[in-house]
Amino acid sequence: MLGYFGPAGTFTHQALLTFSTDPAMPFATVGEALDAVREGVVEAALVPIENSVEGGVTVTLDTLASGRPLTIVREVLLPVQFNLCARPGTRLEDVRRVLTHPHAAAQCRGWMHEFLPAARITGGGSTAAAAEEVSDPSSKYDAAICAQVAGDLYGLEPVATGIADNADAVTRFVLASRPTEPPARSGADKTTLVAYMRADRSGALLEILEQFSSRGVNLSRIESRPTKTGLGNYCFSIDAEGHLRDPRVAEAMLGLHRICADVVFLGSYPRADGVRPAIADGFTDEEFAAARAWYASLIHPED
Ligand SMILES: O=C(O)C(=O)C[C@]1(C(=O)O)C=C[C@@H](O)C=C1
Repeated sequence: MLGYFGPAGTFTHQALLTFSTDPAMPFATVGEALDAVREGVVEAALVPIENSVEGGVTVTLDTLASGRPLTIVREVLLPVQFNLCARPGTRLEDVRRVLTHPHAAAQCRGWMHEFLPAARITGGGSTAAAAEEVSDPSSKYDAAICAQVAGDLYGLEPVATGIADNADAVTRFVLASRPTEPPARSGADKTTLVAYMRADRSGALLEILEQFSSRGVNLSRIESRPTKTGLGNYCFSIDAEGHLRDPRVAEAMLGLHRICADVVFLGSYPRADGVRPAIADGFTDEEFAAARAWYASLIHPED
């Protein structure tokens, strides 16, 4: 069974329904969903990782970067639109306290400032958990910022629709499973990894970037995250174009192992937008296999 950041009605749930309608298990936090994968409670879990307006979902980046390794096997892109939903009969001018997910609050900041400047916004578990909470007549919250489906599911009515400051926002979700063989190379793939920098090395970030640029591998995301071991200690969460079985990606990974304190491979999987890298690899299956074996012998030298 698959798990997801829930409850039912979250954007994550909608993203899950785009590829699976089998019964799935909701979790109240991203951390609980990923821990359930690590503990074998669910096979894999879908969690949000990146939003086109608000950037990285830090709890997801940090939970994937530390602890027992997980492998991303799929990504999903979902356009996100927000409504202000309340118990039936509530008018806009009655709304004083609003509950939602912090990412949703950030994406509706301008609208809230213009139309409900006096309202207090609280960031809670998820947009659907906010809708569920608001549906309780004794709740201290008057409204939730959530998806239309969450409002409908928990018996709320929209007080205002389409309240996002950017109508074209998209959130990216990843399906993380226990360590497994990456899905086969599709030709339009992405590789996610975390590189732990050597703190005492000058030009360390430049060297990390060079591993990719010198081999013509484009990066679609790079963000620094504190390693939580002390001020100034950072790692880089990176999405690179291509598959671990592409020789240029395998070589970039090998290069990273040589210069970084640690490298965590988090998976190679088909890109949801199907975009192929600008530089196509003209390598044979044998060359792919060799690149893969080379990388495998480096990260599992005993095998
Ligand atoms: O709360 C939800 O519904 C989620 O799925 C989480 C989440 C996020 O973390 O970014 C997903 C999409 C929206 O951008 C707002 C919230």
